Amino acid sequence: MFSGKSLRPRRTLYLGAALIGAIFGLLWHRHEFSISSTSTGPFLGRIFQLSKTGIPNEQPYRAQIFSRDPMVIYIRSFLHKDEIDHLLRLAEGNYQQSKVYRGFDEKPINLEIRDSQSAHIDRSDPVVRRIEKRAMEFQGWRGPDTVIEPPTIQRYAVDGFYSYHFDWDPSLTGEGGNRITTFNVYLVGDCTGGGTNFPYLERPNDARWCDVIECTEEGMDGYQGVTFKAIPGSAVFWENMHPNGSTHEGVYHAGLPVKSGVKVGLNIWSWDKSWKSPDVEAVMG
Ligand SMILES: O=C(O)CCC(=O)C(=O)O
Ligand SMILES: [Fe+2]
Repeated sequence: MFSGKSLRPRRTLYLGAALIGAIFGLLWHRHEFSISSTSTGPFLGRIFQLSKTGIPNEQPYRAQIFSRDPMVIYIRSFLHKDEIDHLLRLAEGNYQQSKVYRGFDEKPINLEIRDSQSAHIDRSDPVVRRIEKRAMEFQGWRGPDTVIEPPTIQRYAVDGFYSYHFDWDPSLTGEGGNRITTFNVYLVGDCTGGGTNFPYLERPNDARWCDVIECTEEGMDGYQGVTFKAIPGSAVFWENMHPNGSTHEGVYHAGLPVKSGVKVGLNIWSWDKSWKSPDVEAVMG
């Protein structure tokens, strides 16, 4: 079956296929980045459609498990620099004083809890859609009941902060679902202070993390646990629930006060409409 004779024609075939692949790849690459809006025919036109923002469609991010319980994954280069610029442009003019979530209907401004500006961004924008898709794929889609919430951008000026909280809603136990995952993405980190602190996370026993988390006493500034630095393009992803669906207290976190400069972040939250607290499920049988 594997005689030399029958291999030779296949080798020619492979070589031919590789050559065609290489030429096609080159064309694709060139057009991804440089195609203009001139008429390109249906096929190249489609390639142009996919990349008309000029930003590459795929972003080569690098994900690493930071903690297994709770599940926290650090993602370097989750966003391309051009995507960040684009998001910031979309948000410009839409910022309003951030409100504090207190159940579905009540969202007061409370400067004791949170002082930042929030902006909703247009979800029909192709870059926003691509980022939402990236987030969905990253977490493994999770079926039709899991949806991405409208993404919001938060901007913190000097003294801006968001005090300790959970992203999941403790008042929900059954109907309506809950927020099951968070991507806390940094867009601008031209600041001192302003890290994201998780008091109950354990600092890894490995200095290679020190480029993205505070490792010195001065950097920790008296806070406990782990503080992620605001590094533009990076994301901290975490699961808000234990694998059995119960809410996880280990993901308590805060946006620490900005001491100088500006910090801007993007929240990508996922809501599972069919989530139910396992305690409630146990009681109801
Ligand atoms: O700004 C941060 O570092 C945290 C933001 C946050 O926790 C939130 O918006 O829910
Ligand atoms: Fe949060």
